[in-house]
Amino acid sequence: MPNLAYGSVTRHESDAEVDNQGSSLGASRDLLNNENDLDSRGEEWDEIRGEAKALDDNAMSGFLNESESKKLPQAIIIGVKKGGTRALLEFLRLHPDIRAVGAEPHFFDRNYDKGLEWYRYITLILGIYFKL
Ligand SMILES: Nc1ncnc2c1ncn2[C@@H]1O[C@H](COP(=O)(O)OS(=O)(=O)O)[C@@H](OP(=O)(O)O)[C@H]1O
Repeated sequence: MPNLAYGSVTRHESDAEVDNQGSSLGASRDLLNNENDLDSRGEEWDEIRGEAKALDDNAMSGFLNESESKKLPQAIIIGVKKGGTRALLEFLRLHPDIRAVGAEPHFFDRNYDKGLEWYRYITLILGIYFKL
């Protein structure tokens, strides 16, 4: 089974603003940073989605107005189990211009049926992006 980790690339006027949004998403991050599977978390996903909708419009407007492509990951790490993908991700994460997911979303192997919208939300909510 492939082991997936991903990040996406986007540009923000104010990275601090985005970082601040992270605090309001702490619960979501904590949930996903547990490294638990996301595929059996229907109710929690609904909560996460609710949080995203409740976010302040002004704070998020720049990000939400990004093109569709920028909401998607622009880099993904794919590897077999125990292939060292986590180590690669952690090394990449050290770079100041790279933001990467905490938990592996397993979109392609477990959550594909949740669709692209789910993938975009996960990307958005976790602030998973590479600053370029
Ligand atoms: N550079 C390098 N050389 C040799 N071995 C390495 C390297 N980087 C990571 N590792 C080992 O890879 C194992 C973790 O792989 P993954 O990150 O793919 O793990 S997982 O499948 O997501 O659980 C894990 O092995 P185990 O400790 O046996 O679990 C890591 O120790």
